[in-house]
This record gives sequence, structure tokens and C-alpha cells, in this order.
Amino acid sequence: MRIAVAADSTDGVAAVLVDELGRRGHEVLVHGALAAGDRADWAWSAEAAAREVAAGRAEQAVVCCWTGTGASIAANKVAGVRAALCADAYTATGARRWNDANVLALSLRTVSEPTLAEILDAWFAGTASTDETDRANIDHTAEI
Ligand SMILES: O=C(CO)[C@H](O)[C@H](O)COP(=O)(O)O
Repeated sequence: MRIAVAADSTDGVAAVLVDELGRRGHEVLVHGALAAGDRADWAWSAEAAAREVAAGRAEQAVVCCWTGTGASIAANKVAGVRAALCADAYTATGARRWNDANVLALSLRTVSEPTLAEILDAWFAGTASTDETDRANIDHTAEI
């Protein structure tokens, strides 16, 4: 799968994220500090990765900042993007299942390398629910 990845710094799991995705067989398009050096601005870098998804150049994205909040807020401003801030595997599974999330947002401050691996395992194993009520929630959210 082609994945856009953005981070505003190379701290924390940002340093291993691209390799971790590559090991799983994904093609990675890098943005922000991962492309430009040791820091970038979170709003611009998350937007760039989210726009790759919206434009169909990437199927999914992972956006990161120190808290994960700014990156998720910025990504969610892009039409067609459903970004979910996930701190654990259970949340990642739910985000894929119930929200059909297409952008994973991560905190570089709180996510450890073992937790990152668990989150990515859950995220990529996950599939969107076909339940009518779940789809209605997702469709309504797109129209808000
Ligand atoms: O978590 C973040 C935004 O939600 C940022 O990573 C945090 O604010 C640090 O940014 P900067 O390095 O530009 O001060």
C-alpha cells in the first residue's frame, strides 16, 4: 500500500516509522521533518500527507506531532480525510472498523516503539464495517 507519512520532528517514533512501514511492505511518501530535516511545522506537514490521500496519490497516511492533536486536527480539515488519533491498538482497530479512518494520527511524545508496532498491526489488519448504522454515522460525518 502507498502511505503518506508526515511528522513535525524526527523525535520519538518518527525516527523508526518509515522503516517500520517499509518492513511491512508499504511504499512511503514522506513529508515534513521526515523529508526536510529535523523539524517542520505540524499543520503544513499533516496537511501535505492528508492531501496525498484526498488526491488518491496515497491510500492512507500517518501524521505525527508531539501530541498528535494538531496533526489530527489539520488532517481532518482536508475533505475526504478521516483522521483518528490512536494511542493504542484497540483504538486503531476501532478507528478502522467504526470510523473507516484513512489517516492515523500519532503522538510522538507518548507512543513507544512496541506500542507503535501494535498500533500499526491493528491498523493494517483492520477493515471498515459494512454495518448499516456504522456506514450511516460515517456518511453523516462527511456531511457535517
Ligand atoms: O504537538 C504539536 C502540535 O499539536 C507540536 O508538535 C508541538 O506544538 C511542538 O511544535 P513546535 O516544535 O513547532 O513548537
